[in-house]
Amino acid sequence: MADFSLDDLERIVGTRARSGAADSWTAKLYAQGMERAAKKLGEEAVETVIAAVAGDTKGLVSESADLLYHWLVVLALADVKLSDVLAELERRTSQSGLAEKASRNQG
Ligand SMILES: N=c1c2ncn([C@@H]3O[C@H](COP(=O)(O)OP(=O)(O)OP(=O)(O)O)[C@@H](O)[C@H]3O)c2ncn1[C@@H]1O[C@H](COP(=O)(O)O)[C@@H](O)[C@H]1O
Repeated sequence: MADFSLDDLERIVGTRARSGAADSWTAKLYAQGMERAAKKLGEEAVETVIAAVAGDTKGLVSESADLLYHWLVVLALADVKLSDVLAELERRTSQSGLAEKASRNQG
């Protein structure tokens, strides 16, 4: 289980999304398109926020999993790779968040 990564889930989502399998939530959501998938992502984000603010640790873990899964479905629909997002995050490691914010505000 410790070996399971978002890369693995991205692969599963990609395969199931294009499978057309009748028993697949991923295939169903993917077929419904970006508007529906993005709406689900927004709902999961709100549910994650609610769990966090309530101090519901178990709920936060579960809603975070829902959030990341639906985020990967949205990325797949947009044809954006997880590696693209990680590359952007890696690029940002050269600077602290506050320094980046300050440089934006100067412009
Ligand atoms: N990680 C997930 C995952 N997380 C959440 N969900 C599904 O997301 C759906 C929506 O979650 P909700 O809590 O909003 O459920 P809901 O209220 O019934 O949904 P709505 O009525 O609002 O549409 C549920 O059907 C969940 O089962 C997931 N479905 C799939 N995966 C992964 O994708 C793989 C392939 O799944 P299938 O495509 O379904 O075979 C699975 O083996 C998992 O690894």
